[in-house]
Amino acid sequence: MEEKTNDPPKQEQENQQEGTWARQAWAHLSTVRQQSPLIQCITNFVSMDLVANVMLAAGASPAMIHSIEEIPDFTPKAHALYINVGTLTPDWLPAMKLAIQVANENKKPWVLDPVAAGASGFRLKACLELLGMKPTVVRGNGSEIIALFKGSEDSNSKGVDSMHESTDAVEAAKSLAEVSGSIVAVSGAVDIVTDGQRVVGAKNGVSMLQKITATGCSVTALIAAFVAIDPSRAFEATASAMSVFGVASEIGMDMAKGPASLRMHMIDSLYGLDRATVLHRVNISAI
Ligand SMILES: Nc1ncnc2c1ncn2[C@@H]1O[C@H](COP(=O)(O)OP(=O)(O)OP(=O)(O)O)[C@@H](O)[C@H]1O
Ligand SMILES: Cc1ncsc1CCO
Ligand SMILES: [Mg+2]
Repeated sequence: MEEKTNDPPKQEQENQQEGTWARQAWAHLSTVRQQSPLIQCITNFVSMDLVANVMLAAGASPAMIHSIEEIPDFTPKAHALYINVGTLTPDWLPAMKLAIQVANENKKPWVLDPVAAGASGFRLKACLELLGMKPTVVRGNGSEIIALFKGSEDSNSKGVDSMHESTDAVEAAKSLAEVSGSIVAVSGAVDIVTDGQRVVGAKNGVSMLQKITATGCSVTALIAAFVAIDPSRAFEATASAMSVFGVASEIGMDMAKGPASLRMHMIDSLYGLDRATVLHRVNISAI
């Protein structure tokens, strides 16, 4: 016979934990709105507009400052740094590396988006070098995280789009997190977040996000904003950011007619998210 304890049954404990994640997500979003952290973004040309608008809608303050000349003055002022290699050319790398070095020296968190990491040898090498500079968080799709973990190009690469489900990349993400010391996040139908030991899944979002370019870039930027206001708990902040972005897209989808209107309604919904909606909709649980 099972020994009697005063602990609540397992299902009840899980429900309590899920409620804790939702309350935490609301706390993170409210704090971003109150503090409006300044996020320096060195991101790709395709994503600049959506990334900046998503961050503004969430309450953060984005600045697309990527010239190497400005980094010594500007990077120390930022609360977090966002690096995205989407349209990487060799002349951008020194600025990225200097900004990361300055962020690290100033103990500011920084977040890496390894767009299309396995698409070419040049891109893979650059991503691995940046990963070696110890990002607080790295967020990619399944194929990008698997390419980083294997350290090899992907002969089947479809460029910026994923050929893998996020759930195919759980073990790669865990190992990558252990080896790199970074929080690793994998986007997809279930967004996975791991520190190498703990693994949680955020089950928010809509599949039509894949039909809007740079939604992955934008969720990584949102992670940077959430980590900026809770840097010592980057694992939790990452899960909150991914779930909140997903919730905004779910509400936006109710009003959307296709990708273009989803883009607009998702931004509006993120701007308008209230406590009750976040507590009701955030769906994060252990995996
Ligand atoms: N099948 C899906 N169902 C629900 N949400 C999804 C699905 N696939 C992706 N998403 C969501 O879409 C957003 C972008 O994730 P995705 O994996 O498409 O990023 P990405 O490939 O890096 O995108 P990009 O390179 O265009 O910026 C995330 O918020 C993710 O949760
Ligand atoms: C389409 C595209 N190409 C390089 S970066 C980018 C934006 C989505 O990652
Ligand atoms: Mg991407």
